Amino acid sequence: MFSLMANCCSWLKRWREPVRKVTLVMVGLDNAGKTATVKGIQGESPEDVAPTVGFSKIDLKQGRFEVTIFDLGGGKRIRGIWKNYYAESYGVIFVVDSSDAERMEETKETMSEVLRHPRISGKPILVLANKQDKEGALAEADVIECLSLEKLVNEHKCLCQIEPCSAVMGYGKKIDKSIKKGLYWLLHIIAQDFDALYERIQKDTTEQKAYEEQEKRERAERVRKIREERYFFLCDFLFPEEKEIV
Ligand SMILES: Nc1nc2c(ncn2[C@@H]2O[C@H](COP(=O)(O)OP(=O)(O)OP(=O)(O)O)[C@@H](O)[C@H]2O)c(=O)[nH]1
Ligand SMILES: [Mg+2]
Repeated sequence: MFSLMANCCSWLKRWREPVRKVTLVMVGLDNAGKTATVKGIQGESPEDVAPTVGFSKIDLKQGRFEVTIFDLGGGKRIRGIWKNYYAESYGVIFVVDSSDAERMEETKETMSEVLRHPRISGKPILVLANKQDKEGALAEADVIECLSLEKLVNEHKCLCQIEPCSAVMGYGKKIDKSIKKGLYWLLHIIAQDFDALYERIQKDTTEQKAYEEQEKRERAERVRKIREERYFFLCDFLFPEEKEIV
């Protein structure tokens, strides 16, 4: 009887919680398994994924959360676009290829760059130590050590959880439980600090939009000037005598 009442109370509590829209950014080196992971979360087979050129946007419902995940391409030349998604993100999912010990230093530098960004510092981060199914994959403790994870997250005041997992182990309901657990942790940490994060995101996105608008105006002005110069150059060339009269 008591447990029935407790269940009713917790259901009522959850029912009264507002639906929250949360945007997350998913980053990590190329080949880490980001796209395979989001496909699994979406209920699609993670097999046959191709490298992401640019980004893909995934919308899903997770309990009382409407989640948008930006799965960003991890190739060295694409990483420059990551910062464009930081302002609107409530948290980070950083995917690591645990089987690639040779790229741990690059992973560490990349993660450090992400966490030190002023639009990310202080936001929660879920680290997925992926590809645990592969022989020789680094265990959770080794990944923590290789990335100096504790130092890194403390330095940038980011709450962090690491989950060793495999994105190809299953998908949909059969997805690796660690991925589910990690996502659940991230969303609940965000919910706990939702108002402060929401305010920060409003401020950062407004600033970013203003900056982008300014950039657009400056670009248009540069194009206008080039066209004008070309036009006068052409006039000088076609009607040199008119110039002399003036
Ligand atoms: N064995 C194993 N292979 C995986 C796992 N996750 C991803 N892969 C494979 O790793 C390769 C890269 O996976 P992607 O999901 O495309 O990697 P990504 O991080 O999205 O890469 P970019 O889009 O280039 O940034 C693919 O061949 C996947 O099938 C895993 O957990 N275990
Ligand atoms: Mg990808």
